[in-house]
Amino acid sequence: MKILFVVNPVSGATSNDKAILFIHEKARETRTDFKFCYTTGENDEDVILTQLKDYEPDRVVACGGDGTVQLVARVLMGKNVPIAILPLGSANGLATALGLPQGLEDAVTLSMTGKKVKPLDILRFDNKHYCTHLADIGINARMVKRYTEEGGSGMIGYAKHLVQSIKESPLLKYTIKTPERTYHKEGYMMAFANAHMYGTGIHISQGSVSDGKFEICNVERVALDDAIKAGLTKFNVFIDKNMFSDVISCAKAEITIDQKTDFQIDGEYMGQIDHLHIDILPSYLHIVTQEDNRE
Ligand SMILES: Nc1ncnc2c1ncn2[C@@H]1O[C@H](COP(=O)(O)OP(=O)(O)OP(=O)(O)O)[C@@H](O)[C@H]1O
Repeated sequence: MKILFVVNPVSGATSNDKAILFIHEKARETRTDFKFCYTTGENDEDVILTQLKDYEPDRVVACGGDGTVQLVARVLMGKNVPIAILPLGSANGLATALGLPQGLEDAVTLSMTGKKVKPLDILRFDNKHYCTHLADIGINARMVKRYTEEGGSGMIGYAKHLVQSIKESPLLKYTIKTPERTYHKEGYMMAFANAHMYGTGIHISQGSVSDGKFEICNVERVALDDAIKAGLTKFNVFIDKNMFSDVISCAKAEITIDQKTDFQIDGEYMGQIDHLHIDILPSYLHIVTQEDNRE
């Protein structure tokens, strides 16, 4: 077995040294051939692609947050090499939704030796942007923008960005066209979900990452006080279970918004948009999960 580890050295709040140590130990124990490829934030896709061709790994482990998972997923799409996740990010949305182990040692072991591989759908925006976990427009995307531009940490940083994002996010009017019907809705944010929950554990829908569908979830109202009280992780504005009660499940949709609004994919800020074409690429990738995965 040959494993390529794609490591984002700046992901998460703490150092990745312990994870690297576990990988060395596990590789020695299981006599696994492995190689590290560190991301730089620039040109990473090409570098990984070259590694794939030269090293020919049997699997690639994305070591980082959702941004790193998405990067590796983009490179592996349509290829016969499975992806595994070693969640080292600050949110780890897809890993959480898949119920991957939280403990570092267990997570390293599964990523290297896990045998069960399940299909993973990929969400595609405007035929060019890909998403493994979740994208959204409105309040949360505004938060991602603020964090990207201004940084911040802890409860004070979180509360500041949250309050500002809510203040700065106007009521949006959207038209959602699916092959089945057209909807007219209003809200402060809308999520496009491949998985069934946010990385914070907030449940969105009954959807699964391998059902060939995605969910469009409209948030009509935001309870600011509750959001601040509940906010322990930086992107957790979603505390009210009923916030995600307005859900459309589909395989394709066209969204038109009455004004330009912030847009983020898998925690990466994408700029402002007022129109989106979304479709799903069913089972486009294979992902390593636990034997008893029931996501
Ligand atoms: N060496 C590097 N230096 C600076 N930025 C990097 C480097 N490698 C990757 N990046 C950037 O890191 C981002 C992806 O981060 P990732 O999602 O893996 O971690 P995170 O933000 O801590 O976790 P999460 O998305 O779960 O909150 C991308 O924007 C990418 O360009």
